[in-house]
Amino acid sequence: MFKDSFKYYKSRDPPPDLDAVIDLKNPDLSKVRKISPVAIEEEQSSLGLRSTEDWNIYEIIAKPGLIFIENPFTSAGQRYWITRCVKDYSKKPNKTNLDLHQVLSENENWWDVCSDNVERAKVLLPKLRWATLGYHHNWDTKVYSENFKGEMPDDMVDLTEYLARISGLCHFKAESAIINYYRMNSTLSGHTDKSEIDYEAPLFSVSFGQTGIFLVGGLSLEDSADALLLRSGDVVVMSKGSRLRYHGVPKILQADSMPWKNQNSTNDCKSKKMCIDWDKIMSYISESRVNMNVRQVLRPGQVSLDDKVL
Ligand SMILES: O=C(O)CCC(=O)C(=O)O
Ligand SMILES: [Fe+2]
Repeated sequence: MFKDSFKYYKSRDPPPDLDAVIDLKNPDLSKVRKISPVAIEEEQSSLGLRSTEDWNIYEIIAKPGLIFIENPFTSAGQRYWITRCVKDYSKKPNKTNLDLHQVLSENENWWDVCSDNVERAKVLLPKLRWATLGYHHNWDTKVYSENFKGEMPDDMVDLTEYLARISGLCHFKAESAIINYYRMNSTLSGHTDKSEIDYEAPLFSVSFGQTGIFLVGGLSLEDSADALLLRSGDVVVMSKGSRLRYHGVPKILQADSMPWKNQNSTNDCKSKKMCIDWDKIMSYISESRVNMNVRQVLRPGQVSLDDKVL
C-alpha cells in the first residue's frame, strides 16, 4: 500500500534498504522497457539539452504511460535551469509559500535577500518551499482560477513542448507550474494532480540538485507503489493511464554525482557577478532539490477556464 511504502522510505531509524528502488542508471529490463526518442527535424540549441541520439528514455512496464528520461541536459543546461528555478522563478510576481508568512517586505525577493544578507539567509534559505507560475495552484481549494494567473516563462514552455514531442506525446502547452524546493529533510506526501481540466495532456516533472526517492502507486491509495531514484536532470512524464497515479517524495538523498558542476575548466559565467551568484546557487543546491512540475490546464482549443469547450 502507498502509505506503508511512504513510511518505509521516509524512515531515518532504521534507514530504508534501497535495493528495490528502480535506478534507471542501472535499469532492470524486466521492469522497464527502453523507448526510442522520436526523431524530429530541427535541432534546438537554447534549451540546454544534449543531442537526442544519446537520450535514455524508459517506460515502467507495469505502469504504461509512466515515462522516465534519464538526465537529457548538458552540464551548462543544468546550471541554466537551476539558476532559473532558484533565482528567477522564485521572484515576484510569482507566488511563493513565503507570501503567507510575511517574512519578506513588498519589494523584497527571497533570493536577492538571501544572497545579500548572510544573517537573514540563515533563516530564509530553508523556508522557501514552492513557487507557482501561470495558473496559480491553490493548495487549499485545488482549483485554478482566471483571477489568479501569472505569466508562463517562454523557456519552460519551449522545454516541455520539446520533451513532449521527443517522447511521442503530441500536443502539450505549459499553462501552470509548481516549482518545489526541498531541503534534505523535506518530503512531499502522496497525492494525485487532478485539478487540471485536460487529463489527456501529460504532466512533466524535471528535477535538479540532490536526489529524490519518487514513489509512484496506482489510481487508489490501496495499490502498491514503486520507488524510483530521481537524480539531477531526470525527467518524469506522467501520461495516459499513469496521469492520475498517486505519487510523492518520501526522502531526499545526497547526490552521488554533481552533473551541474562545470566539467571542464573553462568558465561559462559571463561576468564576475554571475560567478559569485553561481557559487551561492551551487552552495544552495548542495543541500537542496528543486523540481519543476509543469502542467497543461486547458483542453486544446480552449482559451480560458470560462470557455466551456467540450
Ligand atoms: O518533486 C517531485 O518529484 C514531485 C512533485 C509533485 O508531485 C508535484 O508538484 O505535484
Ligand atoms: Fe504531483
